[in-house]
Amino acid sequence: MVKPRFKGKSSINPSSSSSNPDRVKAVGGNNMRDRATIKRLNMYRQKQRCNKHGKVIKPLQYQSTVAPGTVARVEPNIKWFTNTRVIKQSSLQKFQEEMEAVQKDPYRVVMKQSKVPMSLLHDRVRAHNSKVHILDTEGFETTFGPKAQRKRPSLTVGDMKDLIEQAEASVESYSADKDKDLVTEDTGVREEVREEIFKKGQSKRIWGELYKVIDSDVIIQVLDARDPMGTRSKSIESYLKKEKPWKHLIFVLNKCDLIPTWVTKRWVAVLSPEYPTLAFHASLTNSFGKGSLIQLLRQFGKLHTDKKQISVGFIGYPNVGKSSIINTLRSKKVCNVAPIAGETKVWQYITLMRRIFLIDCPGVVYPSEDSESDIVLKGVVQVEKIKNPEEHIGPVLERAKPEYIQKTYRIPAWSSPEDFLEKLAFRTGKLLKGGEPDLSTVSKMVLNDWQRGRIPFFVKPPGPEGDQQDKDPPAAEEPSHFVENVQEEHPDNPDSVLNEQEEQTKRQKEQVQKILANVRQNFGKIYVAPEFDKEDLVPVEMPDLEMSDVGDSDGEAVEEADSNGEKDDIGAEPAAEETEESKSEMTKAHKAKSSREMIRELDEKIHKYKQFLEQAKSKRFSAIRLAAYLNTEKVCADLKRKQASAAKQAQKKAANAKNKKRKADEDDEEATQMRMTSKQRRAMERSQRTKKVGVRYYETHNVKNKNKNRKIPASATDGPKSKRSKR
Ligand SMILES: Nc1nc2c(ncn2[C@@H]2O[C@H](COP(=O)(O)OP(=O)(O)OP(=O)(O)O)[C@@H](O)[C@H]2O)c(=O)[nH]1
Repeated sequence: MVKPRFKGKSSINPSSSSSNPDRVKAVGGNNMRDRATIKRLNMYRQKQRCNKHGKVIKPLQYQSTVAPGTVARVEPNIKWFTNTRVIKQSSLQKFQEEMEAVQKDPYRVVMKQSKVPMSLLHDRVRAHNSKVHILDTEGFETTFGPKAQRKRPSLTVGDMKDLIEQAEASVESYSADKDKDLVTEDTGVREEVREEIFKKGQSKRIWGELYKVIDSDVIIQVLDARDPMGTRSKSIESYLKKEKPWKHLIFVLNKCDLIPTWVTKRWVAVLSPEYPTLAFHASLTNSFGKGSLIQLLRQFGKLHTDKKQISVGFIGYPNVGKSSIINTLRSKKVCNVAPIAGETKVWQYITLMRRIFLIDCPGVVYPSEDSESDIVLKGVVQVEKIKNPEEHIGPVLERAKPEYIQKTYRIPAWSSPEDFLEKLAFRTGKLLKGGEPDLSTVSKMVLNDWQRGRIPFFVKPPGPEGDQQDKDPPAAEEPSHFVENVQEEHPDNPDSVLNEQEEQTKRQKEQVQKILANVRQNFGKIYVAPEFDKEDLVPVEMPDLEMSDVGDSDGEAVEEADSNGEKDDIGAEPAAEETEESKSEMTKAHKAKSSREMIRELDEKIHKYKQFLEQAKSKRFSAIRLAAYLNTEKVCADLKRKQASAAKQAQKKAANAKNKKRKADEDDEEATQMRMTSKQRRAMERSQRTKKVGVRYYETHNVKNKNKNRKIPASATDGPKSKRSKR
């Protein structure tokens, strides 16, 4: 077959030129220009062809469609924007900052500048370039014209006389020490930069944690009872007062077991007018204040009925015992506790009850004028991290009484802190190679003892010692700050009509006041561990020491404002909570009991008090506790008197009612037996038979260790079983 002859030009360009998009793959392989690139390059290369008269005979590509002079517009198409790049504001800023830094650095060079969007660098509006928009803010007319509205300067004084007086007053109150702007001559001596460890609790991270906790509904500031004022954060208090006045702030005076009871009582009295204050001893086995605190939180929970649950934040200096308090409230170890500062690293959420959550916070320290020794002795710094622990022994010896140091370390006398350390090193055998005393180790030992409360110490509260002023329990006093706050709101016109919101806050404050008035703590129940000198011990009267209180392990009474409150499930219910309601129920029940039972109960109580007294005498108790026990002796005498009168009454009553009762009983029995079926009668007879087991056995037999082995439950005396057995 004859092959047909090719007549026209082939559309396929057979050349192997690099500008031919149809060329066959050659030496370059995959590394050759693609079709799009070649077309683009050809487009750049093309030239307009004109004849000798200058008339275009072959227009450029894309030029031929529209006649010259025709008004055209560019097709609105997204493809025009495909080659643009979008950059985020934050990335732009980062680029500008970093590139600027590199450009300013004479030792660094920006490579391949053409590949970097350098134009973005000069994108910012510079201050000297920017226009000042004065007229945009305020027009010429209002500023300078005849209609100028000039603002009056706000002066704090009315006339010149006032101004002079004010100036004189400020001159008098001026102190050069507090003037931060005072320009002084450079003496060439500067204070050494503080070590990082002394800035513990001040970092941004810790403050961030604090602000998470501060959002809680109730905030508890934990103070160290040994130095409550030193471990207070006034800045946080003022912040809360100013910014979040609706939040409830409470003080908890922890570690009350390390100071004499009168000091606890006095500090509670001193702090209560400012914020509600509770004394506390955090311990899983021997706590104090737990009942009151839980009850207080419950009451606060009832104030916020609109919320599903309330959160309670614990704030305070490091090592004051925030985590320990939470553990005490939950009666188990839910937070890590350690005798070193900074154990709590981040905030933690703990459920106390269904409606109450606790939030633990790392210790926070507000930058203050405290010296390094102050910081160490407040327990903010971990002793192990202190470089020169010897430097802080002087302040320890100054603050603690010499007698306590002598007693703790059995060193009779010393001439200087170094002398003390040397003697202690020799006594404890802390020696270096050549028999030199190891002062650093000994100093750390002393500082550790100080931080852990092994050296008795406390800051004396202001005011008279002991009970001379505050006869009433201070926590029960009216918390005056609430009253103050309410008055502050309407200083000029107290009778003015409050709007609804104000009334609501006022009502809430009154409720809080009511709740706080009901909290009473029996400070006599604090187990004070250190042995204090007689000088530091002042007998404290316990006006609330009632019979019912003494038996409680916690020693507190809290009257519930809202007695209908539900009981929440909790890790541990408060040990000693007594409400008015329960008290009245108790008295009713007492009346209902027979006089014989009353006598037995009184006997038991006398026995308990005697045991208590013996314990107190045998143990190393402080004068305060003995004072409490002396009270107990009084109570014993009272009880004996009551017992005698009850016995007399019982005899009289028994004689009178004997005949009547027997008759009535017989009648009753006959009547009931008549009504009962034979089956019921047999069951009753069976139940009346004496059994020599359990309760009855110990009652009727003179058994040794009778009281030790058995305790009659309160319900057993008046429960249905015992009634049956007595008949
Ligand atoms: N004697 C005594 N020691 C207490 C009491 N409460 C706490 N401590 C001790 O104080 C130390 C610090 O307690 P933490 O509960 O870890 O203190 P914290 O405030 O949580 O400390 P940070 O984690 O640093 O914030 C521990 O050794 C506790 O045993 C108390 O009431 N009495």
